[in-house]
Amino acid sequence: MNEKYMHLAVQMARAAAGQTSPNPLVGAVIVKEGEVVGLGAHLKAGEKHAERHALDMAGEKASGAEMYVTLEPCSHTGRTPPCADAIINAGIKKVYVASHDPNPQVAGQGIRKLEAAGINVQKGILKKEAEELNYFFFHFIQTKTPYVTLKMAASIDGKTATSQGESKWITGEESRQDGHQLRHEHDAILVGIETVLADNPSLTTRISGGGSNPLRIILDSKLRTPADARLVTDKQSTWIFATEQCSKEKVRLLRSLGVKVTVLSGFSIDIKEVLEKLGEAEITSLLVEGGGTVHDSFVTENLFQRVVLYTAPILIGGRQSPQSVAGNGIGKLSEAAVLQLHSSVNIGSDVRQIFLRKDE
Ligand SMILES: Nc1c(/N=C/[C@@H](O)[C@H](O)[C@H](O)COP(=O)(O)O)[nH]c(=O)[nH]c1=O
Ligand SMILES: [Zn+2]
Repeated sequence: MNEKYMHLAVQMARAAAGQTSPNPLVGAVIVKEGEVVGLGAHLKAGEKHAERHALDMAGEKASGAEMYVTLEPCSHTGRTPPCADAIINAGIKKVYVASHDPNPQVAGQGIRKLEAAGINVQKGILKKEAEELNYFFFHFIQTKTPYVTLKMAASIDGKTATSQGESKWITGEESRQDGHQLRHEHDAILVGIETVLADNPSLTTRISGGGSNPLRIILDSKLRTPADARLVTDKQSTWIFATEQCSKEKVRLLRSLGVKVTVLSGFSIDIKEVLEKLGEAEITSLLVEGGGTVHDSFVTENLFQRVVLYTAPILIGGRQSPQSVAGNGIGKLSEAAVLQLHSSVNIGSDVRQIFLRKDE
């Protein structure tokens, strides 16, 4: 019975994916004598936490009831008062907590506060499912840099375009729709200048029923982004990272068109420095859409947590054809980033595989 209610709490948390950053996804269910009396999910940073929504719905019935919550209740006053106090004051008698909060401010404090008030706390039901909700949050809280997903869409032989540069489309409509869901869930999306020059992409989220547009990031060391590029003219938010190689006039021009331009020191872009600056701007998750040179810099620097690979059942071939990961690559197999297959699903006639870093 316990798993059923925690599963419901996980599903409610997941419904708000893409909405709560920089906060985690959290769901809560309150049950009294086998009857669900309160439900809640955290919907937006700064608004009520899941536990409070559920307690508001339960009202008097919360007294003597049990609560299932996907993440340890907070005990510090952030933008809203602590949930642990609200749970105690409402008279909840038992709390099931699926996952721990790695936030040093909270780790274990919420649970200790509940136990000190005589509430029975049981940990670990559906722990894995609950932790999968918050890869982004857990990584960001501990590293203050965004969780990095490398998104690749390629043929069986790893090509992302033909030798003539044709790439629309390699994967099918369903996969591309799925790719837009990824954009909705990430705070920012990053491409290199070659992709901007080749595809003039918009990188917006187009899913039926809306969805949030990620902040668009361009790695463009010489600031070659055209002033009439869609990423400049469509008035959505764009942030370009350039280096000392770029011209001051071009910086001024793009800034006058509403683009944020950061000129990094040196002559090549340091990915680690970009991730730190994104973390300072509270970007908790970054979707890297390529192309191959950009993916290579994240791979060789080992600065990514996950790969989402869409493979179309076609063969393209060609030594000149661009591929998912280009650049110089690694020299020795021992330097290869080792991943583990997390999931593999058919989408239309394509396959979507998600690989996680071993230590994630
Ligand atoms: N060529 C393909 C992709 N190509 C991905 C990027 O190279 C494109 O520039 C980017 O998706 C364009 O974004 P838009 O302008 O917002 O539509 N991605 C895919 O999933 N399948 C493909 O077959
Ligand atoms: Zn809380």
